[in-house]
Amino acid sequence: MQGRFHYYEGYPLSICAMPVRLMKLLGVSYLIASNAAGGLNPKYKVGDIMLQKDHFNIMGLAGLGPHIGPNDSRFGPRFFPMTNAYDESILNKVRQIVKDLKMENKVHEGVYTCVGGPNYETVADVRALISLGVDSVGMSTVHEVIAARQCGIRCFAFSLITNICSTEYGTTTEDHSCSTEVHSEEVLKVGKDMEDELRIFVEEIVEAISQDT
Ligand SMILES: O=P(O)(O)O[C@H]1O[C@H](CO)[C@@H](O)[C@H]1O
Ligand SMILES: Nc1nc2[nH]cnc2c(=O)[nH]1
Repeated sequence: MQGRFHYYEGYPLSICAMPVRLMKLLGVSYLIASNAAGGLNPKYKVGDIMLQKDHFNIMGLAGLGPHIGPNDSRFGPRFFPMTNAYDESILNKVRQIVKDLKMENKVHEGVYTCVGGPNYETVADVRALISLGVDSVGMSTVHEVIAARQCGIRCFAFSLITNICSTEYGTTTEDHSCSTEVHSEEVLKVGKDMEDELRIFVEEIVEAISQDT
């Protein structure tokens, strides 16, 4: 997909996840999802990659999801597990690719969460997410992976850490912005700067997965 639907654009999560269900109807069996995300784990640096070992579904705990409402059994059962949301055998292949591409110094494994957005987090939000065991925060992916798992698609996802979320209140600068603020220009620039490296990374993953099929 080129881009995706986001909840903050006003779409319900069922529409945000609709492309995944379309993929299912087209016969897709693997989902590789990527996202731009803020780094919460103090070890992370801008430009690092976080392989998603898991996600923390804050919106789901608040009663929002792509599967709320009547269940369409073409897309899986009403109730389904999420303990193996991120496929361990794909992760193992990716771990090997990370070694082969000598990317170990910039690749981590962690927990992602999706918030509603579109504002970025307050310092209090960031501190709370860290205390909940979350390593990266964005505004997508979780509902896509939920829809994929419901219909049996195997998932791999990673975050590009485009900015570091601040745990400290900054000082206000002369133009009335704040020294620790994140801006979308920064997020987009890091994404652009990493485009070639990430394309090679994803191509390797597709190649490794396709050997299985
Ligand atoms: O998750 P993706 O779509 O990669 O983008 C992330 O970056 C944007 C905010 O900068 C939000 O859309 C957030 O979800
Ligand atoms: N919620 C959220 N989404 C992001 N997308 C890119 N960076 C961020 C961030 O810091 N927070």
